Amino acid sequence: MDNYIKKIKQNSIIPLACYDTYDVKKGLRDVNGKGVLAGLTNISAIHSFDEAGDPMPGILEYRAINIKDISKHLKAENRFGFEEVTYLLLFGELPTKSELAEFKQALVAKRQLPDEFVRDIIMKATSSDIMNSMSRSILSLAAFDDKVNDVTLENVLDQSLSLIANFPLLAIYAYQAYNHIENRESLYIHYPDESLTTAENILRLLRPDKQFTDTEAKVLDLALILHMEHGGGNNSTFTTHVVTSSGTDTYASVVASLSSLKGSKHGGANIKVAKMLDDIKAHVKDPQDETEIFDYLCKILNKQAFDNKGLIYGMGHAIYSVSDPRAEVLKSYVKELAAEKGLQDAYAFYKKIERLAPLAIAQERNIYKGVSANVDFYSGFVYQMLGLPEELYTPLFAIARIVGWSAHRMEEMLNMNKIIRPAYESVLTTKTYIEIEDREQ
Ligand SMILES: CC(=O)SCCNC(=O)CCNC(=O)[C@H](O)C(C)(C)COP(=O)(O)OP(=O)(O)OC[C@H]1O[C@@H](n2cnc3c(N)ncnc32)[C@H](O)[C@@H]1OP(=O)(O)O
Ligand SMILES: O=C([O-])CC(=O)C(=O)O
Repeated sequence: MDNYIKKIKQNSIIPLACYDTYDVKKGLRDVNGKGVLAGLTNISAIHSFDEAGDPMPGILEYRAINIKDISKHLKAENRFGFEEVTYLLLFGELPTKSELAEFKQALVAKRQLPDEFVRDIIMKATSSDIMNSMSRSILSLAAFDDKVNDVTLENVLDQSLSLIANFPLLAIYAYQAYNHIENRESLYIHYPDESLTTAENILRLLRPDKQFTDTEAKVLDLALILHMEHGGGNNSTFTTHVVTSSGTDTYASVVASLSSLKGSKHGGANIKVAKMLDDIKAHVKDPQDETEIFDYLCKILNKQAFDNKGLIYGMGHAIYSVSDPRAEVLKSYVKELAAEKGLQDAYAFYKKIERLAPLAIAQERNIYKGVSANVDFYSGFVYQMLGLPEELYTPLFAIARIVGWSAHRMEEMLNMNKIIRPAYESVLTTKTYIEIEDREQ
């Protein structure tokens, strides 16, 4: 094996200078985070640099409406918003009261898995990796769909609504099955309640006694809204565009995006944040000692601690620099929730890491645009305070982001109709084939 690895490295690593020579942008972005322009969208907008090109606090708009406005209004009116924002993202405008009521009914009608799906699919080959279990379930659902390969807009919308409605069931039942079979806990498979919202149903399906408070459900609803959409260029949504452009079916497209999202540099960062915070607490003798914490963060960056990957999870962003607006909104809720749950010390520790980590990263890395907490930094803490298991942190992201993927899939179908196929330049010079007897032994 070592020999193979040596050969792979010898023959696959391209000198860094070549990227400059051919003007290839690593990660398809320049050092300031500006991405190579790959498409146009009406679904959302992200602003992180001002007109002069200087970093500014991040702004995120869903169909041109600032997410801070959306969350402010929902809070002021003490309403759930997941279904309403799903409507906004999919159809491009805010629903009237009657349109919203009709849409909620449509989702409720679709929130149903095929008979025996839980017993025959979800209960088999359980895993702590709920994202992979969900992928298996989605591809199994494809087998139940007579129109799986019909890529008309009508059918893709129908399939997307079914998946949006059923993602909570796929995630939570997969967790319950895993928890029963691998952790030897009791098995709870509750049916969703048609009168409840998506956020309420998630808590109902998860809790043995099906009970939750209104505050808990509203905080979860907000967290879902903040995770629903982030432009066409984020890794999982760009995946949606790429695979949709090949003409593949909705189930395959969603699984591809789900597989991207679970990566620890993307949606999978939220579970890593929770584990990293536990690791820091376990290794720092005095949680008040900022020098000790800073030194430990530097150890993480130097691959000498935690998962030895050199990353401080929940920090930094491909395009935001000064701030990620979603992290700011979540943080305001975290503060309230932590006070309610008596977890002010844990909150204070998060805030300390949030302040010290950018300093450590700036010391140990070349930073051009600045780093700050991203949406994944506080989301895990919110879920922890809601008593949600770590295994579900990234699936919760997926339950929300499938809405953005669906909107982008339809946008790609309607506008592009061209297979995505960028260029890769070969840096090799042509060689001649050598007969096997003539090769060096
Ligand atoms: C929903 C989301 O997907 S939000 C992002 C969730 N991901 C994380 O929280 C994982 C931790 N963060 C990261 O890995 C990065 O910040 C990313 C992947 C999100 C963005 O990375 P980049 O686009 O490379 O960011 P940027 O250009 O600002 O980075 C500059 C340098 O700082 C490093 N850096 C940035 N953030 C971090 C971090 N949190 N920890 C360690 N190093 C970091 C980059 O690796 C890069 O180093 P390099 O020049 O040696 O390649
Ligand atoms: O935009 C990105 O690169 C990652 C991100 O924050 C998201 O997908 O929500």
